[in-house]
Amino acid sequence: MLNLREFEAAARAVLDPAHADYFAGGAGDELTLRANEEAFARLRLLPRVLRGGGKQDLAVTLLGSRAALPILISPTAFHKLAHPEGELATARAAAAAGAIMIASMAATTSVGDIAAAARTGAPDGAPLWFQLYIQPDLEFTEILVRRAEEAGCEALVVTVDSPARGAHERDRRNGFTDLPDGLCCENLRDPRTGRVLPIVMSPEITWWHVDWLRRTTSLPLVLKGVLHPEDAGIALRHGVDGLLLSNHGGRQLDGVPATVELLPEIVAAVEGRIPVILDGGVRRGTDVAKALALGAAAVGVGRPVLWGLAVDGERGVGQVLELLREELDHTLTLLGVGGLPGLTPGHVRPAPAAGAVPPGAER
Ligand SMILES: Cc1cc2nc3c(=O)[nH]c(=O)nc-3n(C[C@H](O)[C@H](O)[C@H](O)COP(=O)(O)O)c2cc1C
Ligand SMILES: O=C(O)C(=O)c1ccccc1
Repeated sequence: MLNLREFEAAARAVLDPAHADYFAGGAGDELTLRANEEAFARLRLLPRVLRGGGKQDLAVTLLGSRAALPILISPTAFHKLAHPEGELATARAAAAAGAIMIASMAATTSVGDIAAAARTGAPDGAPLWFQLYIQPDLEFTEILVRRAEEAGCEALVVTVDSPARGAHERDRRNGFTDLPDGLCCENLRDPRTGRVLPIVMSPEITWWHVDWLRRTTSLPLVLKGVLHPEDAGIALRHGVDGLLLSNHGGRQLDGVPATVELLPEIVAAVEGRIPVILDGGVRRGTDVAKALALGAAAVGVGRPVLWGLAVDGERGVGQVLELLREELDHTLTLLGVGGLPGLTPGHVRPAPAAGAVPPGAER
């Protein structure tokens, strides 16, 4: 497999078509889904020459978590739909690569078991973060937080773009509504009753709940899904430790901008006080370089990990991460940049609008 595109095609070939559509799909007309990748394609890279350099160091520390590369595994639900080993395979591959994995609250494996698998992938521990939808039942939300803490998770990623579930027409067309028998969201098991609760996406969640969470845990808090620069400012005032700039891979509100289009404004709004991580449409090492040049501290990948998992379990996820790492390394070398801190906004510029005539060429 030469690149992530080939993984995408190979994954579709092995997956149940309804599951392939569940992974691939976006909300509504899928405008935002397409926009994420298109926006990367509209950015050009501008290299510097004759600057020397050597081996690239791709390591980053994010909120105290040390990673070997600036590429995180964004949280995605239901890894056992892609491969029988599910999140365990993903966690082992992430740990072996030194990548931070964000375990989804909607995982088909408990966060404790995911953490144990991450330890087998890297004995001295690989960083695991936990993604949370704040549940209106705060007692249950606190149970989830304690489980993530006890598993050794190093940060909580609170998804705030889901006051309601996104409308995925592919799923409705395919009649995909529930997990097959034998699979469930293990993190949603309620110790008070022994039952698995449904995930509630509630429009009643507010900044008050973020304050409550801030008081409830000492883990770093990352808000996932802030898109408006004013909300980035509000997040700072509520003591949030990081932002994951995301439109949920085009699966929530259709019609919102591509994340990389919003990146400069969000980076400006946080004034360097907290790291901004970006996800959505990252498919190449050049995409990673573009996002980092525009001020992202790191990027996340969602679907590509599911493609790797579907194609070849732990090995497939490992190959997806290795392709991205190798491409990023090569891109930095060709850009004449000696390391991640050398990437600057000057390395990126917009492509001319379609049909534009270059200056001096008009007649
Ligand atoms: C199949 C699927 C399931 C997802 N599940 C979750 C989830 O449980 N929690 C969450 O915060 N985001 C979820 N996301 C969004 C991802 O975290 C991420 O924002 C998105 O996939 C990034 O875009 P990319 O797939 O283009 O890399 C999901 C995305 C996909 C494709
Ligand atoms: O499909 C999704 O995008 C998603 O975020 C999700 C959340 C909870 C359960 C299943 C999927």
